[in-house]
Amino acid sequence: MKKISLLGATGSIGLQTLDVIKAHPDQFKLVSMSFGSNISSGINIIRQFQPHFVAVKDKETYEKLKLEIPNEEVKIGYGQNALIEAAIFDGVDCLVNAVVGSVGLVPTLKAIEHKITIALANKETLVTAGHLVTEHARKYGVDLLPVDSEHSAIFQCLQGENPKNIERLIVTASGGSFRDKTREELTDVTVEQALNHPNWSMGAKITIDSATMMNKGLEVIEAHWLFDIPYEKIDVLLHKESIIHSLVEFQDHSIIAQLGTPDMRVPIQYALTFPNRLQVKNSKRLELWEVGKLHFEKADFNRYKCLQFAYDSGKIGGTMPTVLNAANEEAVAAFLNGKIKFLQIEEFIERAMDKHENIAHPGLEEIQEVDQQTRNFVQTLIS
Ligand SMILES: NC(=O)C1=CN([C@@H]2O[C@H](COP(=O)(O)OP(=O)(O)OC[C@H]3O[C@@H](n4cnc5c(N)ncnc54)[C@H](OP(=O)(O)O)[C@@H]3O)[C@@H](O)[C@H]2O)C=CC1
Ligand SMILES: CC(=O)[C@@H](O)[C@H](O)COP(=O)(O)O
Ligand SMILES: [Mn+2]
Repeated sequence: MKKISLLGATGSIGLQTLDVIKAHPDQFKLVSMSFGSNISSGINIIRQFQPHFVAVKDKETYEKLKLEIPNEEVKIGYGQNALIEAAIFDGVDCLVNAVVGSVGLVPTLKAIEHKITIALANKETLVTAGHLVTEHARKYGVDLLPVDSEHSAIFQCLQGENPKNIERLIVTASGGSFRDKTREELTDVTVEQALNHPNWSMGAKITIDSATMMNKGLEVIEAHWLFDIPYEKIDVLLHKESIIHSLVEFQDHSIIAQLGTPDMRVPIQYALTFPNRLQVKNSKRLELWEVGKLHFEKADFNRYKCLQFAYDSGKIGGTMPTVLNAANEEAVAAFLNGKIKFLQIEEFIERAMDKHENIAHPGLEEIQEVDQQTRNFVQTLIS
């Protein structure tokens, strides 16, 4: 029985992780969890899965939850320390990090220190401090198992292979909600239009990131750290069907790919059951004859400036990816709240990067300072 801690239980990945846990009660037990402020969903989950510990975002949510869930049933906490307590709760075997944003960084580092396997969906953690997380994982001998569909695909393609034979990673991209629009047509797009992803149903932030192509940029940085591959050997390939979830080319020019219908329960479950595979309930089998054609295009770095910024920040290294991520988080939140226009997301990221004096080998405190300073700077641009 694998004891699971799930951070971000009320989110898109969180709920799909709960589907996997529920489908295999003989394999998994939820022992601790966190959510932000979606209290109705949180209460449902607590009642159904009866975790021993629950962390919520803030005191207000905590007070409301205490009224609904008598303390003797479950221990409740709030804030960053509670998120860490949930991540390292007594007996946890695997942490599923499914929160959104760099808030997931410190809980991940603490879980690694407690030799807890990490199933990582929260890509912002690796973008913000990939060098710290991977160094920590090596030092404590902890596996970082990818949940992100492209990285799960690459991980699956690498099974049985010698990493020395990798020629390049090919990360596929749907192109997002505005893939058929020119840059000129992006001037007045709405939040509602941006949230209409062509292939996946996901949380709001990642859906906007897909539309700006920042999601793919974050995924390039994520792949760099997860698989220790230089940026020059990580390509992005536009593939509008999102059926090939990514590919690996080896030095004999063989390309291995992982395909499937768009269903995040597959990579979630693979991370939790690795190296075994279990059936995924009601998952739709991919019938290629039904699909007919698959389409591919080269990524256009002028059309998708955020992709360029991500490569630039990854190659610069140091605290520049921290700036990229923090600026993106603040700008996307402002766009979702109707405070800025879609194209201002990339504008504010570029200005934050231009302004930043890079720190080459930052420690955790420097990263946290740069993260906060970047957020403060972007807030001055928004207001
Ligand atoms: N959704 C998908 O298909 C995919 C997602 N990912 C990655 O997985 C991560 C989660 O994505 P997704 O599930 O879409 O996100 P959602 O927005 O759907 O869910 C985010 C979760 O994190 C919680 N949360 C948000 N902010 C905070 C905070 N400050 N403190 C504590 N908890 C917080 C939310 O709580 P609440 O809602 O209760 O406020 C919710 O439980 C992201 O990093 C994303 O990039 C990667 C691949 C695919
Ligand atoms: C499901 C998943 O992993 C998301 O990252 C999704 O792949 C969005 O991808 P695009 O950025 O290609 O639209
Ligand atoms: Mn992805």
